[in-house]
Amino acid sequence: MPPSALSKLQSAVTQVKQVNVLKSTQVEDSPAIKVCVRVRPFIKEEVEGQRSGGECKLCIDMPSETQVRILNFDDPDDDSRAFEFDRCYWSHSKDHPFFATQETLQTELGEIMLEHAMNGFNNCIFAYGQTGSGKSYSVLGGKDEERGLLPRVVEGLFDHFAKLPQGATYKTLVAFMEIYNEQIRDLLAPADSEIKKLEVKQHPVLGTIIPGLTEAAVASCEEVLNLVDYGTQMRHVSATAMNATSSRSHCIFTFKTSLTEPDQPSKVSQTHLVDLAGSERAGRTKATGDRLKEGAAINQSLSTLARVISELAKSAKTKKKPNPPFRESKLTYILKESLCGNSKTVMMAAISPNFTDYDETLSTLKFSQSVKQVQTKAVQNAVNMSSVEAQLRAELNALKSQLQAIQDPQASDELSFLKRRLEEQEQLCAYYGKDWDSLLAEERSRMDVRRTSLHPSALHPAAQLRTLEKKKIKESLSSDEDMEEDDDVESFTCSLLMLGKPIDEAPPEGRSSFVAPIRSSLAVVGPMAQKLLSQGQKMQSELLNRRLEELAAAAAEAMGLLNGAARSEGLLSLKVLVVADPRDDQTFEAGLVVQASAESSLPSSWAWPRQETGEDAGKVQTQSIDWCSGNELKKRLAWLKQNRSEVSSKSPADAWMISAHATSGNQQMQQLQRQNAELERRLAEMESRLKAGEGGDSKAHSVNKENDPANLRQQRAREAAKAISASFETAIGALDAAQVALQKVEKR
Ligand SMILES: Nc1ncnc2c1ncn2[C@@H]1O[C@H](COP(=O)(O)OP(=O)(O)OP(=O)(O)O)[C@@H](O)[C@H]1O
Repeated sequence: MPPSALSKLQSAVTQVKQVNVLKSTQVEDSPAIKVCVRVRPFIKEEVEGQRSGGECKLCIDMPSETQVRILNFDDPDDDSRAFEFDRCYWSHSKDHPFFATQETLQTELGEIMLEHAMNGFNNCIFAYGQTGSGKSYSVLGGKDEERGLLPRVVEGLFDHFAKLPQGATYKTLVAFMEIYNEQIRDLLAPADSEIKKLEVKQHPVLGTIIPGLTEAAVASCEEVLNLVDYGTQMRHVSATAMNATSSRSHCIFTFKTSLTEPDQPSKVSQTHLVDLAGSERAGRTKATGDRLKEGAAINQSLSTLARVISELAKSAKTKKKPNPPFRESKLTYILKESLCGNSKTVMMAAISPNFTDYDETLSTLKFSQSVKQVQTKAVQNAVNMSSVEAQLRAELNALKSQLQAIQDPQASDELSFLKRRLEEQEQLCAYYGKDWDSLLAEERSRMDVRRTSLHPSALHPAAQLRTLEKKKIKESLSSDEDMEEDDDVESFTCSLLMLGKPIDEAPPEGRSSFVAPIRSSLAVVGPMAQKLLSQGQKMQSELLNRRLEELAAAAAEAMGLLNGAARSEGLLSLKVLVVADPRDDQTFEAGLVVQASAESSLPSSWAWPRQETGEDAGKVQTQSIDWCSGNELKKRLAWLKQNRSEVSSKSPADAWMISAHATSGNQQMQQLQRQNAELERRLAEMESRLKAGEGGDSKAHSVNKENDPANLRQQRAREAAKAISASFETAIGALDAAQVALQKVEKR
């Protein structure tokens, strides 16, 4: 940017800053980052040997609530090392005097964070440690008593709001993002929305911002927890899509609150809860020197965090102005304020108790020690909210006049820079200009979009695999229209539906599962699904129950059509049910399938389980004749509605199977069948014309064979017939290939 424009821009920014009403009414005395350590119990994987070869040797000791020691069994000369921290939490065994539960953390850390937030102080807690050391357990936790800090703090927040005096108002915005390989991903964006490239920016009025990141307006604890659920699932989505695992991405949950009590300026605050990627990747230990490079490549953020901390710690000792490389990674840029600016910050170092993790634990403790020296400058944020909007508008106007002032046609870089800023600024103004109720309403409708936008194929690798397989088959059939992708949606939908509702049909005798040999309806629901249920996937089960209701209505309509009064033969019943295999604890696939049963025997290649009528053949029996997916049911219903006359004389079961054949299979095959019929018709026509030609022109034929027009016509007709016959053969070949491919699909 040319210096003239730069200086104009700077002066505009300064003007804006001059009207900045952010006041520091209370400044804390350079509080250092508070560092806590938590040691987890031995976990199943350690006890069973997957994680540590079965070796469980406790190498951590906690002589006091502020001291932790690590023991080196390999080197008797290496004295045990002791570290002093602000607080040490022993969660390894319940019989220890300093045993700490999730509740302990909430009382000692969560409630203090809440108090800070309510008083207008920014907060941050970040969990640091190697993979599997207990970071997510502390931040997110599990169910009920195992709930981590995040849900507990959110609950506390809304409890606090409920107790506010009359006339007080509050507003809360939440954001949830993850960073993997230096890409920021918005975990609250609807799953099918366009993926935006998110960048961290410094704004003269608002400080650190990420334009485009969803900041959801929320009014209740439940709304926040739904968003956390959604974001957590999106994290799995991105983990699959990006080939990452949660231990290699950082997850940042942020809530901003604004609390206004009568006749007082609003107290605004921002709280970050951060679950960092597994620190072993940063490879800062001597023992893992080679991993240093890998760590930097895989997780630039974490290695930059280490350098930032080291620089800040050094400057705390030397009292020299630090120059930490905040901008070198997204994580440190986002957390800049939390690491050395306006924030009360806590680091939670999670450590493994096991000697096999000695190196990583020692490294975590050393790093935590250096963090203890870092100081922040927490300031109480008392703000006049309407003036924030005014400042934003002033900034917008300043930018507009900057833009108008650029006359130089060569200054295209400068122009595009200012235009981009202007655009962002306009968005910010529009956002901050909105009233709270419309923000809340917008957010609620976005929540509905989120509910329906979770694409299951992205949620589970097994489902993804199926999609890939389908894609391959699709390619082999070279058809664009065939095999709708939403089959996956359905099978996923069903699996979770299963969570909310018991299977309403017992498996056939001698089997512990149903297996429906129809495409895309094979369904398995294992303990993994049960586990999801226990974790309370409320949002999905609502969605899934809706899907069940929708399909049950379609089944009722189809039955009404098929079992109409005019029919005399056995009635057909359609039942929507979940097919499950409770034995399988690995696979997590499921299907909501429609079972068709008829009152008379009907041999069908589609029928399963095939039940022979045997001795009772004379009696009216209900027999399962067909299974199909919910999507197939809908297609068949639509077909039946349009083709009533075609099936009016058939039995309900026959009519059902006709609709099945009419709508099933791939469209390419149907197209080929249509082409074949057309070719057959044309071939027959040609043959009859040929015959007619041969008879009628026989006289002329003998007179002048070569030039006779009738002879020429015949000749051309023969050639055409040959060509048609050849293409007919090709079509038959293609039809065969398509049938083979279809059979493969059906087998799957
Ligand atoms: N304090 C604790 N009490 C009981 N179980 C714990 C505790 N801390 C961790 N665990 C268990 O240890 C296992 C690993 O914990 P967690 O997933 O939180 O590790 P992590 O550090 O977040 O791992 P990653 O970096 O891979 O995400 C989990 O099964 C968790 O339930």
